[in-house]
Amino acid sequence: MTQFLKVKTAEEVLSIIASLPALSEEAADLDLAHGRVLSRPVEAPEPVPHFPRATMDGFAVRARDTFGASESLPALLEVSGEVLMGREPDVRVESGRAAIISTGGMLPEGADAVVMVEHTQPLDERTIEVTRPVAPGENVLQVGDDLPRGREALPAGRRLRPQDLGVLAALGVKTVQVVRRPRVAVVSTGDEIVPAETASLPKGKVRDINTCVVAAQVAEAGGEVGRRAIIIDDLDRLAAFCRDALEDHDVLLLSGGSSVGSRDHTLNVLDRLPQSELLAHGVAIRPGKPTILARVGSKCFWGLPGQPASAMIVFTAFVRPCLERLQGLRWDSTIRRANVRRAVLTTNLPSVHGRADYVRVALDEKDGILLAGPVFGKSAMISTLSRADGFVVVPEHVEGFDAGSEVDVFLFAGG
Ligand SMILES: Nc1nc2c(c(=O)[nH]1)N[C@H]1C(S)=C(S)[C@@H](COP(=O)(O)OP(=O)(O)OC[C@H]3O[C@@H](n4cnc5c(N)ncnc54)[C@H](O)[C@@H]3O)O[C@H]1N2
Ligand code: MOO
Repeated sequence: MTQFLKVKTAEEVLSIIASLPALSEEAADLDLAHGRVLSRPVEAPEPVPHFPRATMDGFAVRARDTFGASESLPALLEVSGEVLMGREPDVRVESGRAAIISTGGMLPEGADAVVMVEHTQPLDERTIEVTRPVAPGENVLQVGDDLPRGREALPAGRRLRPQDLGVLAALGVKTVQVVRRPRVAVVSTGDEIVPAETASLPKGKVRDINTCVVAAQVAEAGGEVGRRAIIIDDLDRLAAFCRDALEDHDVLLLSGGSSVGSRDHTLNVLDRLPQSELLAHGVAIRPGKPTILARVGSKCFWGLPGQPASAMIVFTAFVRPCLERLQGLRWDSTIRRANVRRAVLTTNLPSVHGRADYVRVALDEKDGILLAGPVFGKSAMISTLSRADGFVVVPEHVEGFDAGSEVDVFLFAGG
């Protein structure tokens, strides 16, 4: 009888993933760079701002002219001009003078601070009273305060968020070098699997859940879904499809057939693929034990368990990190912890030694406390996932968590 051959712990699988090299780089225009991962750092080619800018509406002044000013003893300044937005000022602020300036306007020569308009009042057409002092530099952004020239503005391995695009825009960087998106083929196998759009379902058949779930997860993880297919339990057809798909995809995700039954062909498919190397057959987690990881040349091959809940959890726990790694995403603990929430368990979570339990949980808030309640149900039940917000991991050598204890909840993306 076939046995699981190379059962690994979750940590061992993650360390294999961590050693995968990133894909090659390509150029991306700013407009299309959202969500892409930088392959090299971006240094500021010029300072931001590149001129001293007012951060308040008011008057550009010499700070020392306002020292000691108060409501009862205001400083009197002569208004000698106005700074026009988008222009280099044609006025210079001498001692005892002020220039009208708007937020974002360029500080004129001679001035070193801006008094907010609320802290002034007009005395006559040309004179203002300043009722509060300002310190040098107050209400002004100096050259390079935001980003000095030459500073690393964005690190390699950063997935570009809207605010990162803003940094690139401010710097006038039109094109960035990013890591190519992994192209992923998604295949479901099984004689019982029929397309999701099948209207009238014959007994014994089930609609294909995994292809659409996994494809959506690939897109969420920054991958590009290429070919999708349902293939019957036929070794020749499966092997032919996989060989073909691996030619022009970086990753192949094959769900179903990864266990040890007579119709579970995934291992045999691998045998038929040139340059394949089995890295894991079986992971000590539940659900998800029948997971296969292999390299085929420079490509990654994942055999996911057929049960929909298992496939999705294995994707979240391993395939997503794999796609992130291929995109060169920095594996920094702050990024990895961004999808984690601390919550209090509502029920005991028993577990057994020797495997990690990935328990689906739903979050709820009561009296300001975030609660995690397990969503029980077999891994064949897709509704358990849709009711869950994420999962709690009970590690291999822990015998469960008690109700009331605080746990990490790993959120499913897109929640
Ligand atoms: N003797 C043993 N039997 C099983 C074991 C084991 O260790 N020893 N493991 C069980 C576990 S756990 C799982 S999970 C399944 C995984 O098996 P496979 O990866 O080989 O998947 P299949 O047998 O092809 O399918 C399992 C189940 O999932 C349904 N399925 C498959 N693909 C889809 C799809 N695209 N959409 C919807 N549903 C799908 C399929 O109909 C089966 O019901 O093995 C256990 N058995
Ligand atoms: O991996 Mo099975 O996924 O425990 O249901």
